[in-house]
Amino acid sequence: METQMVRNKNGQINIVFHDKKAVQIDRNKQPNQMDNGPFSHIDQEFSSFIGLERLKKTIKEIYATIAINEKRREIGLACTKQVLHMLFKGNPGTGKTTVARKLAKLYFEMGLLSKGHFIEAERADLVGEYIGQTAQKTRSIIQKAMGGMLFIDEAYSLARGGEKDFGKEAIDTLVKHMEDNHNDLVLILAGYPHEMERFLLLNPGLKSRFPFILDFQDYDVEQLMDIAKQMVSIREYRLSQEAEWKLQEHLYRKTREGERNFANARYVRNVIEHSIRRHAVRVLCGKQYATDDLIRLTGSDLQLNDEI
Ligand SMILES: Nc1ncnc2c1ncn2[C@@H]1O[C@H](COP(=O)(O)OP(=O)(O)OP(=O)(O)O)[C@@H](O)[C@H]1O
Repeated sequence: METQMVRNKNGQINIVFHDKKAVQIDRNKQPNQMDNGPFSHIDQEFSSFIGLERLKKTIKEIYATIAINEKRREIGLACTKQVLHMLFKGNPGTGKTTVARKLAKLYFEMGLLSKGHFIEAERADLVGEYIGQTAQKTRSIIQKAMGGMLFIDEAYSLARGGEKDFGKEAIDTLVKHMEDNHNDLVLILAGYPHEMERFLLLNPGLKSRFPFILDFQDYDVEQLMDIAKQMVSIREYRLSQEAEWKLQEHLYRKTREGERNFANARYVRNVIEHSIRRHAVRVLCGKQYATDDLIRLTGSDLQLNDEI
């Protein structure tokens, strides 16, 4: 059965089946043209992400399930409500936060969230210092996030102090609300892989409440180079051949070292942004204002040391 996401005159998203009968699932603010196959909008939204193929596949599965559920509901067949809470495991800079933001927008466009806003929280936002304060703080964050996505980074820090710590209360409050409000709130717990594994082991009840556990792998050098080129091109710069080789060689060394805190795509972003500042100084001092000078980042603009 073929489906498509299309926008109607009122700006609402419809899922259209091959018989052209539309099932309306959404509200007014809508994405760009989506008329080339059922997944073209998802492909478009995630096109700027290098790699992450497994994640893109999962999103398509969620979308397809919802579309087909609508079709089934129409003819009176049983439909299961999709629970969308997720666990994201990945090293620094592997795209967890950026992907979560994008998902919040997409879920809103798909009609799964009523507002689609994104709230990022960490331990200090949820855990209080005296009895009763934690449940209050956590509830207030949940209230803020209703209709959207609540993203808790370094989620294991909630379990830091063990049973006696107020963090435990924050976890219990979150669990209670995620069950009660799963229709209009998506909770994502994120963090580094090893710590997340330990966190789940210590809180065995949690894992089963998150139907989606996504691993964000470290990027390889080829992907990091693609990310670098994309970042440069979005900013309307270009890496010279020499700069490319220099960066590539440096990334091979960095990734080979297997440094635990290597910040993947964020590291690359910092290198590029730093190079743009160095380029500006060089060009200004040299008074070289031809278009190519203003665009081209050379090897000397790239300062590749461990301070970045
Ligand atoms: N697959 C990707 N393609 C393009 N850019 C990416 C990709 N993954 C990450 N980035 C970029 O890298 C930067 C860091 O990403 P992000 O903050 O989402 O990582 P993170 O996993 O949340 O890191 P941390 O766990 O340290 O908070 C952002 O600028 C993001 O746009």
